[in-house]
Amino acid sequence: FTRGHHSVGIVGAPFWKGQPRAGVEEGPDLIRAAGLVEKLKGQGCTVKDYGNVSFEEVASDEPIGGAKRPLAVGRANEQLSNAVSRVKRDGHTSVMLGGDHSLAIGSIHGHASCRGELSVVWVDAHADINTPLTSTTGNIHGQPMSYLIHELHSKIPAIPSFSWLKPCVRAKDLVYIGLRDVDPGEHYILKDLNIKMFSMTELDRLGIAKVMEQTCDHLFSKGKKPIHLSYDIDALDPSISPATGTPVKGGLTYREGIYITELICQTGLLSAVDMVEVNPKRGRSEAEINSTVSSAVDLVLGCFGRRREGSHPSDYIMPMP
Ligand SMILES: CC(C)[C@H](N)C(=O)N[C@H]1CN[C@H](C(=O)O)[C@@H]1CCC[B-](O)(O)O
Ligand SMILES: [Mn+2]
Ligand SMILES: [Mn+2]
Ligand SMILES: [Mn+2]
Repeated sequence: FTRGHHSVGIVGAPFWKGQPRAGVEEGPDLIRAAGLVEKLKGQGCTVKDYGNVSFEEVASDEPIGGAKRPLAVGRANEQLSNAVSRVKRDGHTSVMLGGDHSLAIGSIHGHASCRGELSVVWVDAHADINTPLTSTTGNIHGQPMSYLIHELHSKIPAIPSFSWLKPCVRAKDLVYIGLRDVDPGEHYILKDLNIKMFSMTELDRLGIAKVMEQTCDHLFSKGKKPIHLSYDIDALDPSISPATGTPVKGGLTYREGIYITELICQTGLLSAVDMVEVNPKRGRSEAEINSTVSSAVDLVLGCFGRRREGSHPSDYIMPMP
């Protein structure tokens, strides 16, 4: 296990029913087509691609307690949880390619079922912590964290298709980076549970280096746990990643987005990554789609040791005349 060697297990989750905009299910194969596997191998990673989870069709799927398509979303995440826990049991860092952000339910649950207590770093324009009852849209991609947090368990109505799910994250082990479009109910929850958050205001005030320093201080203050990085591509500014379902201006620069992944990689604690919400149908041109997809690829590469300063093989020998 040489220093900085990474063993990566990829799981594609072509799923869109956590939100209403078709196209996000194309994310996994678009990210693969942009060369993710080859590029990871090119920077020295061992990579196993577990393929795409095949989500069965669901007939009637009426909303339950403010959650839309509960059957499809519940079943998809149960399948994804099993897939991610298998990748973890095989000893890899899991990379879940979405698909919409409701998939974090299965990804984090599956990760926790194998590794126990986790630190969660949620990079997103949004907090995605509405309960089914605080949500104004019913879209479960705006709710995943509320299903996963112990302290909110009593606020989640019983939904049969989620009966497999037990909360597995403590509020103190969650940090948000990039927030700039948070609903009132979510803001109440963040304050009530004293959840650590770096909104774009803190980004502007502190700068990304201090934000990452304070993120690590917060997460490691009570002992180091495996890190689950859940990255919504809409955390980046829409000028960089426009092809996504819920773009919000005033986002992270490409450099800030990459810096986050470089620092998380340097902790040596990264254990799972989600890269979600790439939606080609929301891009108005090939250029917009390519910019979004290539940013997603570069962010994942940053998680696994890519350095902007460059690198060279340890056994590199200068050619001689
Ligand atoms: C709902 C629209 C009008 C608003 N601009 C918007 O996007 N709002 C966000 C914030 N709360 C909403 C919800 O709960 O449905 C939306 C979730 C986004 C989920 B994510 O995975 O993309 O982070
Ligand atoms: Mn978002
Ligand atoms: Mn999200
Ligand atoms: Mn989104």
